[in-house]
Amino acid sequence: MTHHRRSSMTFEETAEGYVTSEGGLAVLENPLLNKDTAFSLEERQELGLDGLIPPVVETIDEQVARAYAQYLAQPTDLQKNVYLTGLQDRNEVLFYRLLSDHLREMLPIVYDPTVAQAIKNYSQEYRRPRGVYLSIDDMDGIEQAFRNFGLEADQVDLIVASDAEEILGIGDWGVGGAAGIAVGKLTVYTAAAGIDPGRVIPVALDVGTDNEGLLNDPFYVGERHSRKRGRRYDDFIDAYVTTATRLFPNAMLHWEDFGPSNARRILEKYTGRLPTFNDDMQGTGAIVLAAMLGATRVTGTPMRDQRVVVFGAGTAGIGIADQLRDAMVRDGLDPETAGRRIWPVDKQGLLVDDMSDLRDFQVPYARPSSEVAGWRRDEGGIRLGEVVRRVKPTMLLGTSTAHGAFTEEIVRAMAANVERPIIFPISNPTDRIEAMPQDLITWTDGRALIATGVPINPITCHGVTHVIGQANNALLYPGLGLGAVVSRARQVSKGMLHAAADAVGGLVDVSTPGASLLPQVENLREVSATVAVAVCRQAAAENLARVDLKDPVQQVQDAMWQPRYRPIRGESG
Ligand SMILES: NC(=O)C1=CN([C@@H]2O[C@H](COP(=O)(O)OP(=O)(O)OC[C@H]3O[C@@H](n4cnc5c(N)ncnc54)[C@H](O)[C@@H]3O)[C@@H](O)[C@H]2O)C=CC1
Ligand SMILES: CC(=O)C(=O)O
Ligand SMILES: [Mg+2]
Repeated sequence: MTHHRRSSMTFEETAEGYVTSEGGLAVLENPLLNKDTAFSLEERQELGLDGLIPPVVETIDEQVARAYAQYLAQPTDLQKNVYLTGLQDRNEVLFYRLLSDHLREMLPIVYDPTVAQAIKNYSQEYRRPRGVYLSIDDMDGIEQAFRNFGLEADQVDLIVASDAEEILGIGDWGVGGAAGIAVGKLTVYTAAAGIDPGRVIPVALDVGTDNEGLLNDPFYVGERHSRKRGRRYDDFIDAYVTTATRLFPNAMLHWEDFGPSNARRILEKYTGRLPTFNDDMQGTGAIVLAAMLGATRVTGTPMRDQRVVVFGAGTAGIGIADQLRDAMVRDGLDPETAGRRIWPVDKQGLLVDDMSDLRDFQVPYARPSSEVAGWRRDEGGIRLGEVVRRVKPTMLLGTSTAHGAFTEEIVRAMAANVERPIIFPISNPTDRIEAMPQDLITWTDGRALIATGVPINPITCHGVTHVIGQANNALLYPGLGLGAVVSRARQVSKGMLHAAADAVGGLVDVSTPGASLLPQVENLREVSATVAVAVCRQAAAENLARVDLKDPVQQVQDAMWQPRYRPIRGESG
């Protein structure tokens, strides 16, 4: 029996449904219990709801039909997002049923790319809080904040935290970014992998913001000071981790959208000590690797022979480089040689080992200055066009936020040297993408193998319909998280990430011309369950699982929360 205390009311979960000690408006106001017009007459009587709901008793299908009509009546994507957030706050089962019935249509509204607009407008559209808000100005309040949320030690599977320094590709969005992305990522966890929405906590780590627009916005709801760094920042992160793991010993900690100076540092500090992962580095790395594996099956060129240019050598770019390098090592190269098949390009141009401004995580991939002595330099650096002409890459990856950086000239130069150029402009949201797939198809005469971070409609060229796979970590992290939760993994290991990438890759059939390199979003539940089973098996193989995994397929299936109403009884009933 699981015991939930949320929204200052108590309810317990039994095999038959929920039992609650409270009634009346408190039941209607709890989004995990509320069924609104779907409460049966018996439930209404028992829970003290008579007269509080219109007389009709509706099925969830009838409720979904109304909610969908209301959704369609919203004039803009942002208003659709606001509408769905309101529904999520009123009735979570109905929200997730609507979302799962219209996943392809609504995922871009609750998640990437519209979540970026919602985050920019967080303080304007603010209606009610969700999750736990921790402030660097109140470190002593961390424990109380978690306690106030009302969940007990064994009731939390997963915590998503962000400090919002690098939200998607839109930069620093303060408390709205942190809360908005943590909630958005958790929504995908539930929709995609059936993570129980009553057993998670979104955490906004408010360390201030350097966004002048927010600091000077009278509506801004966060701490109104610059972003704090250094010792105080590290102490705050440590206080969060220490408190969260002490209060919720089973919870996995997911890190989202931290800045490049913190993301890897934080991950390296806590990896190995607790179940934790950074989605931008590891989730993204694994989904790109999965798409890459699909592409290598089309081209017939093995991983170890790829030449990869990574444009945007930040958190995601180097996170992906790590996974591609590891995959080349698994394919027979030694680590040194594998690393040498990756060329990182950032604002300074190609990263070269004699540069004084390299970030520590870029250093292993910086090219020897001797290699590039004769290469053309512009504005002091070796630009992407020159790198493409010299390297003749098989793969070009975009994680730069630089919209339009993959120009016609650069793409044509790449396509002149390789039969099927693999081009993944995965920066989000859409106005940050390095090139639009339609252009890539045109410039390469339909030869490019493409995956993007945002959803893109299929493109037809010379009679072939190209289905563009969405290389967004949303296709991977929900299953990874579910696998870690089901296995109660002590850590999220490299092996588990590889298993996740292989599992996604294994779901794709690239034999038809134009086939997607990744599974379709409609199949997210199947994808996530498959990933979760693979992750469970790998956790068991590495002795990282804390539960006995006799039948991971069934254990994963049993763990997946479904959006359907459960009977609710009063405690005395
Ligand atoms: N599809 C997916 O699943 C994911 C996509 N991303 C996207 O990747 C992009 C980068 O995200 P993060 O790595 O977290 O940010 P980041 O800030 O850590 O990295 C961005 C890097 O690009 C560089 N850069 C910026 N402008 C550039 C330019 N004009 N030319 C060359 N380099 C430039 C920056 O100096 C930085 O090193 C974002 O748009 C984000 O949405 C990130 C994670 C997952
Ligand atoms: C998808 C994601 O995590 C990002 O763009 O940051
Ligand atoms: Mg992210």
